[in-house]
Amino acid sequence: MQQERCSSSDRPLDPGCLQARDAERSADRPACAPVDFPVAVVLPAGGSGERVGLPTPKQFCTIFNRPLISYTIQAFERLPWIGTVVVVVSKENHDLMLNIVQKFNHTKVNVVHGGTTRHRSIFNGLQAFCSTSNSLTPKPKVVIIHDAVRPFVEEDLLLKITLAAKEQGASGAIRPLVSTIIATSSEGYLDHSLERAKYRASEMPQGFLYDIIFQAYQRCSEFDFEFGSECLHLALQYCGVNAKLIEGPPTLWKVTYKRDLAAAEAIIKETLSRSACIIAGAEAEAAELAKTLQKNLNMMETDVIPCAKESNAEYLSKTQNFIHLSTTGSNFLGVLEMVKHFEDTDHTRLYPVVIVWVQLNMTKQSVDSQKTDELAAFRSLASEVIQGNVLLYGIQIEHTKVPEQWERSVERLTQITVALIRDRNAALTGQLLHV
Ligand SMILES: Nc1ccn([C@@H]2O[C@H](COP(=O)(O)OP(=O)(O)OP(=O)(O)O)[C@@H](O)[C@H]2O)c(=O)n1
Ligand SMILES: O=C(CO)[C@H](O)[C@H](O)COP(=O)(O)O
Repeated sequence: MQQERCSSSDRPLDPGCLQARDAERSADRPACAPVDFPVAVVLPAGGSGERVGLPTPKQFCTIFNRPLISYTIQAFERLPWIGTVVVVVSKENHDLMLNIVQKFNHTKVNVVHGGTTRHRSIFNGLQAFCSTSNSLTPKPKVVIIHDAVRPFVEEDLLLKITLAAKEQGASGAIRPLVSTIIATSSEGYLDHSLERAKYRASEMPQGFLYDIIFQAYQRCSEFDFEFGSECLHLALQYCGVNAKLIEGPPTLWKVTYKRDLAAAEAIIKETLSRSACIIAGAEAEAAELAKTLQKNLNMMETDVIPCAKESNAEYLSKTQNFIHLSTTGSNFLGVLEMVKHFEDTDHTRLYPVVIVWVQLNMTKQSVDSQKTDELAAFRSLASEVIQGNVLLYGIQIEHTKVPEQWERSVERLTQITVALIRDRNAALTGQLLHV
């Protein structure tokens, strides 16, 4: 079947196009001018998430024990050219936000209080830069405004938005419309419909010369503050600035309904399972198995290394997934060594690490009591390391010299390993599976 090409027409893109498009982008990324002026960010996070319908506001809902807002902050904080990130939260969530900042070691964040509407919260965020007494929030040249509940924003787009804002005064991300926009009469009948190809959905991030957007908010009406939903409109209406519009990827969407939280989790899982490191151990049979596994795991980027020693730190830091091979009789020393390395390097602070411990059984079945002891020790280790954000799973595979049987076993081992890495299911840690 021929693969559909991604296009930038008015039609919505298939989410499947995303990876191909991203790869294209980074391959021929435009040589952007460096950002040599101060850039800051305002993340409005003062809403209550009524449409999600959960007791916790959506920005504080967790994915892998980490609140959504922390993912969004990280998307900005990792960029060296971005200075302060002002996070706007309601008064009652102030302490919760400070705890998140501390727990996930966010170093660029300044927390301020929000207002009763999104526009009021954003204006409060912008005012944080007016305080001459706060050296943490110097006035930027360009300010990026981005909803706290849009966690997937890439550097490419942020650069384009920032540079266009500096040039033009305002810029914003857009997407093709999924549905046609229609106007209804007061009696609930169709009045007229808009020509879909002419319109776009306005998304975030948006960028502004700080002075422009600040002035627009100073001039705008109570009606705008109460009912407005578009910062670009304020820049146009109150400062006469026509924003430059830039098409963004489908992952820019805003978490609005409960199902969006599940979609966000799926994207994070997919991203986390793109690579793995296989630790082969010293035995020849394990090294052979490592090679076959690497071949089978062709949808992932994999490295094979002999052991998890410090000299292999570069490989260990590249991924969140590890397949640790060992042969009968060996204990979990290698696994412990890795966990220690992760603790020392803070590797598990933002995302959980998966370790699939694969024990290659070379001998005849061990006696039942031995197996029970081993399982108990493995479970206890798994429940210990999960505290440090390490998900430990075990698979035992019986070695056989019968080629077809061995092939089938390794195929099964691959499938289970991929499923464990993709699902990152905390409830399955400490299980010792058999193939
Ligand atoms: N008074 C408000 C209202 C909204 N926001 C923020 O604006 C962003 C986008 O708004 P929206 O999706 O509407 O969030 P909520 O208002 O929380 O959701 P809902 O409308 O479903 O209640 C969110 O990050 C939200 O926290 C804010 O900072 N202050
Ligand atoms: O896309 C946006 C602005 O262009 C905003 O995210 C959107 O308008 C927020 O609106 P609401 O709070 O009603 O969901």
